[in-house]
Amino acid sequence: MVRRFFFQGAVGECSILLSSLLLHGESSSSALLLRPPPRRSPPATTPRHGLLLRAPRAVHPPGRAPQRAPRRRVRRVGRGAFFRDYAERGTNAMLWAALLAVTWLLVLRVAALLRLWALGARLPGPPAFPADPGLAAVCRGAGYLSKLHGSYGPVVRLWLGPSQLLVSVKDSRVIKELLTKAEDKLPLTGKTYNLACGKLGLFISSFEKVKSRRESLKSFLDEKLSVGASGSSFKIIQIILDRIDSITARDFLDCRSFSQHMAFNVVGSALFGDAFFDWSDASAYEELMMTVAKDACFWASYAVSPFWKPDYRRYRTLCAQLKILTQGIVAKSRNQNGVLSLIDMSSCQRSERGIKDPCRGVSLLDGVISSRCLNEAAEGALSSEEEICGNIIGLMLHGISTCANLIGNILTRLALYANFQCQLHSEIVAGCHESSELKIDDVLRMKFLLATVCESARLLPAGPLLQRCSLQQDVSLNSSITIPAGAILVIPLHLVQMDASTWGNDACQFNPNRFLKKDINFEDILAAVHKGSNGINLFTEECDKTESFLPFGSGSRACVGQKFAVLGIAMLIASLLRSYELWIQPEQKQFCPAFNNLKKLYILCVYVEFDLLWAINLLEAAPSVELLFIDTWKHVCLVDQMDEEGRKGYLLRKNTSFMGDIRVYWH
Ligand code: HEM
Repeated sequence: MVRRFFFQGAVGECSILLSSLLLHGESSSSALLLRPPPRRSPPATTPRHGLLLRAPRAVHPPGRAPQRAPRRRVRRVGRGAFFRDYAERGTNAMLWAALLAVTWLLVLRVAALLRLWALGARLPGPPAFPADPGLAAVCRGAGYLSKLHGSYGPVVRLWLGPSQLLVSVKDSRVIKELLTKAEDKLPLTGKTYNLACGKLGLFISSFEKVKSRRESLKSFLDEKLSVGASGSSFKIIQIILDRIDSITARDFLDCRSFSQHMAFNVVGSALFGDAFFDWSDASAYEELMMTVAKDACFWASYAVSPFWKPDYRRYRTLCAQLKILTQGIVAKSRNQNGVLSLIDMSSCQRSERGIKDPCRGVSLLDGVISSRCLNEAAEGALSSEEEICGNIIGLMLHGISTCANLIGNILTRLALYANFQCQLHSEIVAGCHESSELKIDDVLRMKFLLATVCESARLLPAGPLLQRCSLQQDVSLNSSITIPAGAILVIPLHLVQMDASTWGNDACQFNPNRFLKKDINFEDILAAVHKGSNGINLFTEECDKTESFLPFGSGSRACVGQKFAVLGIAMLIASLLRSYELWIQPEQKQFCPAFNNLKKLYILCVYVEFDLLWAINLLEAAPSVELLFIDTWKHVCLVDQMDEEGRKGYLLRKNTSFMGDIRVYWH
C-alpha cells in the first residue's frame, strides 16, 4: 500500500518537474531549484555568469569619477561572492543529478510496470483489478484458487493490485520447471526471518545470497545422518521417551505441545550436539522461540516497522532475548562439543576436517560454521557471528514448526485410523529386536512407516502455498508461458497433493498403502538415501505422482533438511510405537491384539490447518474428534486461547487485508 502510494506520489512529482523542464527550458526549470534572488543593481554592473574570481564592480553615479575601493575590502567581497556562487551552482548541480536519478528510477519502474501489465494480460485469469480478494483470501482457501483453476485452467493469474501479480500453477508438469527456474523467495519471507532472527544467510529472498550456505548445509546434514545413525543425534529421542510418563502426568497428552517439544528436541540436539542435553535454559528457549515464531509474520507485514507500538517494541525485546539465549547455547556447544573449540576461525581446512570425522560428536552448528568458512574461501567475505546466530535461529524456527506439524499429524492420523496403527506396530516389532537400539537402517527397512510419513505429509503440507518469485528475470516455461519478473508465484499444495485425477477418488483420505504399490526394496531405498535423496520419491509409482508430491518443495530452493526430517521423524514414531499405543479417547475399544503389552497414550488430536472451510468439513466428518487449529503459515497467527466464557479455543488472526478474526473452539 505504502509502496503504491509512494509510486503515485513520485510519478506526479516527477511529471511536474519533467514538464517544466520540457516546456520552459533551462531557465524556468532551474527556478524550481535553488536559484539566487534577482539582484536589484543594474545587470551591466553585476555579472550573472561572470568570471569566478572577479570582484563585483562598484556602482557610481554618472559624471563622478569612480572611487577606488580599498584593496582589502574588494578582495573580501570578491571571495564571498565567489563562494556563494560556487555553493549555489554546486547545490543546483547536485539537485539536478538527484532529479535525473529519481526520474530515471521512476522511468524504469513505469517501464517494469507496463511490462508486468502486458505480460500478465497474456496469462489466463479473471479480468484485471476486480474487487481485490487480498492475499490472505487467496492463502486461506484452496477453495478460492480451486474455483479459479476450474474456470481458467492449470495456470491462472490474479491481480492483487496494480503492481502485484499472483500466478498460481497447478499442473504438475509445469510445477517442476517453475520451481527450478524461479529461484527467489518472496521479499516478505526474507523480511519475516530477518525480523525474528536478525541478519541471516538462509531463508532470505535472493537465491544468489543463500546458494552457497544451502549447499554446505545440505552436505553437512546428509553426512550428519549417517553419523547420527549410531549415536548422538537421535539419542534425544530416547531421552524424551524416557520422560513421556512425566509429560503424560495428566490423563491425556496434548498432541500439539508434545509434537512441538519433540520437534524442538530433535532439531535442537542436531544443531547443538551433546551440549543441548543438559542445557538448563532449554524450556525457556523453547517457549520464547514459539512466541517469537507466532507473531513474526504479523509484524513483518507492516511496510514500515511500527516502532511506536508498545506491542511491537515488546516483540523486539523478545527477539533480543532469543538472540542472547542462542549465543549462550552456541558458546556452550562450542566449548562442550570439542570440535568447535578446535576451530580457529581463520582456518577453514581445520574445521572441514573436524566435520568430516564421524567419530566426533559433531553438531549441525559445525555445519553452519563450516559454511561460513567455505564462504570465506569462496567469496572472501566473512560472515559475522551475528549471521551464524541468525542462521541458527532461522533453522530452529523453520525446523521446529515444520517437524511439529508433521509429527502431530502422524500421531493424530494413527490414533484415528486404528487399523493402520496396528499394521505399523507389527512392522516395527518385526523390524527391530526387543532390546536393541533402533538404527537408521532399521527404519529404512520399515516401508509402511516411511509410507505413513509420506501420506501424512501429503495430506497436511507445512503451508498451504509453496511460494516463489523471480526477482530479476522473467520465467519462460516450455509451454510457451512467460511469467514476468517480480510476480508472486504460488503452488497450491492442497490442490496438487489432493488432486483426484492424480491420486484417485480417495485423494482426501489417509491411506499410506497408496505409497506402497511399487515393489521397492530396502537396497533401493538405502542407495537413494546415500545418494542424498530422502528415499520417499521411490514410493510413488507414476511420474505424475512424484511431481505432485511436494511437501518439501522442489528445485533450486527445495528443503535441504528433508532427508534429516523424514528419517528423524520416522525414527521418533518407531521408537514411540514400540512402547505405546495411541488412543483418541479413553472409551475407545481396544482394537489390536498386538497392543496387549503396551502402555496407552491418550492423545488430544491436532490438525494443523489453514483452510477454515476444510477444517470445518473435518469437524463435521469426525464430530467425536477434538480439533484445534493452529497455523504456522505466514498469514495467520495463533494469538489467544480462551474466550470470555472460558471456552478453550484459538483465535486465528489474519494480518493486513483480512477483515476480522475467526474463532474456532474445541467441541
Ligand atoms: C517435516 C519437516 C520439514 C518440512 C515439511 C520442510 C519443508 C520445507 C519447505 C516446503 C521448504 C521450501 C521449499 C521450496 O520452496 O521449494 C523448505 C526449505 C528449507 N528447509 Fe525445510 N522442512 C522441514 C524440515 C527442515 C529441517 C529439519 C531443516 C534443517 C534443520 C530444514 C531446512 C530448510 C532449509 C535450509 C530450507 C531452504 C531455505 C532456502 O532455500 O531459503 N527443513 N523446507
